[in-house]
Amino acid sequence: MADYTLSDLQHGKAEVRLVNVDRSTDTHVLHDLNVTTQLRGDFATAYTEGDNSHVHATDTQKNSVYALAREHGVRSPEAFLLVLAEHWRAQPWVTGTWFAAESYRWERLPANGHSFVRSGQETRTAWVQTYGDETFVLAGLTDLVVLKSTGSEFHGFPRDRFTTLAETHDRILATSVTATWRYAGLDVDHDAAYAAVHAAMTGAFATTHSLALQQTIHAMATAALDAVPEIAEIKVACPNKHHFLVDLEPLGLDNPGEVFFAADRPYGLISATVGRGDAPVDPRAWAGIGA
Ligand SMILES: O=c1[nH]c(=O)c2[nH]c(=O)[nH]c2[nH]1
Repeated sequence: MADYTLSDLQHGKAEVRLVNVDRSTDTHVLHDLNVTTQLRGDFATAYTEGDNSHVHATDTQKNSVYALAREHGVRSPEAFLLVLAEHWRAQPWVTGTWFAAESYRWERLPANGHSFVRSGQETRTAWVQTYGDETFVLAGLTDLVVLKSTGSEFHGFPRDRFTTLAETHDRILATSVTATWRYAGLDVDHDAAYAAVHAAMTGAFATTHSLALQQTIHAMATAALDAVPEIAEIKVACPNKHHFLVDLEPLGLDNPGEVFFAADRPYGLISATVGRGDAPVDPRAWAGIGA
């Protein structure tokens, strides 16, 4: 038989939907999560021979999500993934783990402590990975849709024979922010840090007079690093959701920045990672995270 190499094996349950209600007081606390588990380890013979004697069934992994939620509760997405990691890293043949969670926002309805409305705002994200004894915690947000109706310019870019874009000194800037950041350590108040990043990034978006979406991305990333010292580095990716001023001249009307066409595609796609000084970025922390 030809000499093939087998690598990057992992298996787990994707998108386990877990809704956890903390009923310890009349003001219930809701966590609505979408959890994915992945185990790495000594599982090669399942692939090469169909020998399942080391395979922790993905169904078992799914059950662990529900059982560990019952036993430990869900304090935050990150804290819950750390509970899963502590369990699975101790199981036989497991050398590494990868857990991800999306967390959907519910806002309280004022009438009582047990009624909520699903908020249309962003989705919170979290990842915990282990490599033996090492643990990496990443957190983030996605689908944070923001727009400013002025305070954005774009000019000074090179012009060649393919360039038709007009320079602008006043445009709509709109995007859907995806940000993912790595915590340097494990001792973090993840909820407080998330709230601080959210406030810092939306504040920077609003207050930065933007000469390019690139500049706004840098301002949002550095604001997050300023706000939360526990963050080692942050990746930000933003589509440029173009809003084109409609030419109303053929209709005999002017258009002083009031009527726009919101295009859905194509869109610019702009991203960057901002870290602290010369602190190295360990690529293992970011393995399998498409941010
Ligand atoms: O903020 C922007 N950055 C770009 O790189 C770019 N390219 C483009 O066509 N429009 C914009 N806007």
